[in-house]
Amino acid sequence: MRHYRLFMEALWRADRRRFMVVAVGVLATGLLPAVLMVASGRVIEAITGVVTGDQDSARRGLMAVAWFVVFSLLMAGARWMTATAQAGLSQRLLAWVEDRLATAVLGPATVAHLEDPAVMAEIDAASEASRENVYYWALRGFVQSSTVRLTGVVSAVVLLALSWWAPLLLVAGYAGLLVAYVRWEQVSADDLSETIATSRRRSEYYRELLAEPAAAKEVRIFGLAGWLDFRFGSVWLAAMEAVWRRRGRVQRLLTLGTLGLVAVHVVVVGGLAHAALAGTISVAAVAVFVQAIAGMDGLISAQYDSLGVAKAGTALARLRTLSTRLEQSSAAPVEDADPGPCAVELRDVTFHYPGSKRAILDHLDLRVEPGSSLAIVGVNGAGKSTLTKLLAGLYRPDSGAVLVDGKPADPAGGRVAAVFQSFGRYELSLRDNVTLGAPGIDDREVEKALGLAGAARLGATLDTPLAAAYDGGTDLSGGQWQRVALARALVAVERGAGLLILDEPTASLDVRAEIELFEQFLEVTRGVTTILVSHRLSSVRHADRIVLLDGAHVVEDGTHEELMTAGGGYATMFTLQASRFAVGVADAG
Ligand SMILES: Nc1ncnc2c1ncn2[C@@H]1O[C@H](COP(=O)(O)OP(=O)(O)OP(=O)(O)O)[C@@H](O)[C@H]1O
Repeated sequence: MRHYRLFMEALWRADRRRFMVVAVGVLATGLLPAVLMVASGRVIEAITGVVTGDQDSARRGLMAVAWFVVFSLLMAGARWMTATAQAGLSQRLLAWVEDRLATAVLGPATVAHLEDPAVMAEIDAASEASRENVYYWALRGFVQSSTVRLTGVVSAVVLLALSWWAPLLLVAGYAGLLVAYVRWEQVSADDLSETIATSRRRSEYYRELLAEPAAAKEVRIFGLAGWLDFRFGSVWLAAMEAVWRRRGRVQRLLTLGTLGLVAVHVVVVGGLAHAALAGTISVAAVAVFVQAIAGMDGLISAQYDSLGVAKAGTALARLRTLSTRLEQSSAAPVEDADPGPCAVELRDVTFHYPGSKRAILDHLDLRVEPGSSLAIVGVNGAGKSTLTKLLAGLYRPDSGAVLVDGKPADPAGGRVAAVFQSFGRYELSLRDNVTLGAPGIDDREVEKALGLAGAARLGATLDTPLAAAYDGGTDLSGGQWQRVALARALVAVERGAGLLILDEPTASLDVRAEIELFEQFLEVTRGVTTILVSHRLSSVRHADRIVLLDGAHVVEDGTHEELMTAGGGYATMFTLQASRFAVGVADAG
């Protein structure tokens, strides 16, 4: 019942007007068959009268035929009206669901929820329901099942004219089978249930790795196809086996229910035949009652259709849980920020990733003066990227505060521009890939930013789609993509971002290109608070200040010269890199 309630509520909210039209259509198409049954009885009665020579029967027969035609036309009209409104309503429902899902997922300012397995399971279940057209089938099923169910009820009323026990017996038979079907529905809805959602998501991931281009190269080189196929199959089977076992049990119950229903039909039809042979009811009445017995089948055949409603209801329930869960962490409205470079401060910040016990940052204090540049260095996994994501407001600290201009860091505040390690490679035009950083800028500004980022000669016009799969599209090399991402960050800075975060922004560039780029970049970004993460210490040395991150703490802090003089970890790393580079150059020579 909860599924029905949720489904009705969603339909109502998606499109009230069409919902009402469908409801009226269902009422009409569900009730009219009973009227047609009675009208057909009248026609047969008149025909029998004509055969037996009753003079008045022909006139009554004509009237009955006229009524029959009128009701049949009404029925056809109601069907047409329902089908048309239903098509529109199912589209509106899908749009409403998608909208709710997008609102829920985009609500929180941070991205931590996208790494929470429980949230991801809910997002997946809701998206899968849309992909599999669950809502379309549910509405179709709902309309059909409500119509035939209504016909079933009015048929039972018609059958009361035969005897009080005939409809009661049939209702009892249908009720028995209904119980079995309801159990069946519940078991089928388990396909989407929380218990197996995680395993399904995992198996889906293996399937994607097998089928999608992203992993295609490594799948071939490492010969992973067989292994992935096996993992996909075994995870999926493990998830589904429990569901199949439950289905097996319910199938036995269904068989029992079906046999019971056959038995009550034998009794009722036997009773009808007995009355007809005994002459206690007319041929016309037999015809009406036979139709009524068949019409009562709607009480159970409807169950096949309402399976879809159960699935949609489950998906809607999960969508509701998701919305409630994410509402609690939704972003506060963005306030107007002051222009100019940002002051950045981490105050006693401790941070763990969701579900992990390891503190990536542990009671960390750090202050960056407005307009200055800070480089963060450290070994792999030291927490440099994590620190930048906290500064961007994409994660919230477990304790302490990350403040940008004295307010908690907020990615939606319009003050942060960033090039992260996993920056976006959008399958859009070159222009769009840049203007996403500052919507509304003109082509001159786009070209200027591309020039500054060293991306003036990509072999693409501003209109070229950056994806080979599109007409006239092209793909870029890793370094070229990085330059486009830099151009995007640059336009955001031009448009007022006061904090620029660059996490390995030049990792894919060759050494010469990197040096050239940094020279230009530092010029352009002068006056903007810049946080730079890089393993290339030759680039880092130009920053106003450098911190070395190790063991969740800042262990060294100063200018390049100060850190070199101190002779600590930074100096060792720098000397090592410089000597390696010298050896590399000598070898090349
Ligand atoms: N989304 C995540 N969920 C859980 N743990 C994570 C996540 N991202 C990073 N980590 C862990 O946090 C630690 C710090 O990662 P981070 O990416 O900040 O390091 P880093 O210093 O930037 O490393 P690198 O130099 O390799 O880029 C790593 O041990 C990593 O395993």
